[in-house]
Amino acid sequence: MEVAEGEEAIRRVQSLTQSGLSQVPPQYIQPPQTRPILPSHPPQTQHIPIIDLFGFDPTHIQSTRDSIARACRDWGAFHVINHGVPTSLLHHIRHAGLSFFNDLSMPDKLRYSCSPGAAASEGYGSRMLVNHDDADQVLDWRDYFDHHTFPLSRRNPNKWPEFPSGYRETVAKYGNEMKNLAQKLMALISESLGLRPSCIEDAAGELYQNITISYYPPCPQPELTLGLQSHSDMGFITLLIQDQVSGLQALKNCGGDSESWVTVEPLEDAILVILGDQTEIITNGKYKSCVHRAITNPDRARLSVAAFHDPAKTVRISPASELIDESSPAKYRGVVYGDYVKSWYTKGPEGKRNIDALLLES
Ligand SMILES: O=C(O)CCC(=O)C(=O)O
Ligand SMILES: [Fe+2]
Repeated sequence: MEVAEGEEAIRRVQSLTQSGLSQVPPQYIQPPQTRPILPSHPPQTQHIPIIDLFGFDPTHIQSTRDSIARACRDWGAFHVINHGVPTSLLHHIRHAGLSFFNDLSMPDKLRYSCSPGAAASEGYGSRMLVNHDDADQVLDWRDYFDHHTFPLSRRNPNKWPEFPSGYRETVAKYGNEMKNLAQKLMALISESLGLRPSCIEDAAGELYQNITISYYPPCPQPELTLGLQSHSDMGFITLLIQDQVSGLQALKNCGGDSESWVTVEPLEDAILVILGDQTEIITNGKYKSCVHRAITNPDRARLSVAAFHDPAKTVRISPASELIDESSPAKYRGVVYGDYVKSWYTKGPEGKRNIDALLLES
């Protein structure tokens, strides 16, 4: 399909910043209630937990499970170290992504444009939601490249950039490693609640994986914008790495009196695990998905790589029967995952509105 280059180029945030503007266009200005309060110094006192996986050494597994249970209950997100993924691969994928955004011309990048009207369509894009005509929709200060990596029947590296060299091989390898790690973590998360290790993965039907490389150009007015609006991820778990530029924030105590945004400082070679809404449903709310957002800064572009692990669109996700009894009734209605995704992309995430819509009266 031919790309209407002039029109498309305007929609890429990077092309806006390259034109040297000093004020953000009105579509990117957040309403006062969602504008970020930029982190001030001295540094914050709360930090996302760091869990040492000891390369999945069986002698440490019980204490690892306990730490995971605590982190899932308190945060819905945690860093893992000694995760077994070669650190060279983490460097290679960040380098490949950065090189695509920085070294290719805009027309070359636009050859990979995702289709504008479809949700989570593969390729180069800027808009997360599908209702393009909604004049009230505030846009994110972000461009991205989304890759479909699992099941293998969805994987077509010809749709991915050819430059820099090795890009396609790196994404494929990265997808494989992340799937492997996600499976081990989903097993530990299941076991940490006394469920059989395959409980979450079995519920997936077939495990789907998308890899999204996000690029946040420097923003002249970070106090008015968000790189990515507040949301929780839709699926089971997201594995995320970032570069050295901070910007990711997690909402601690979501909905409570002490609710606050905590910056997830980049931690060299660690991988951030973020629980998604389907994990909250399966665990009947024992573990909560983590609401997070990205803020911008005026000086440096920021890059992150997210590997999303989701159920098949056709499966129905509901609370695990093992976690339900008379004293602990089901909190969520079951939902066909495809319907959940559709609603998310049309209505928008707005914090937790999509999962809240499934809450049963207690
Ligand atoms: O860029 C980040 O750090 C966050 C990305 C993210 O939350 C997402 O793509 O869902
Ligand atoms: Fe996210």
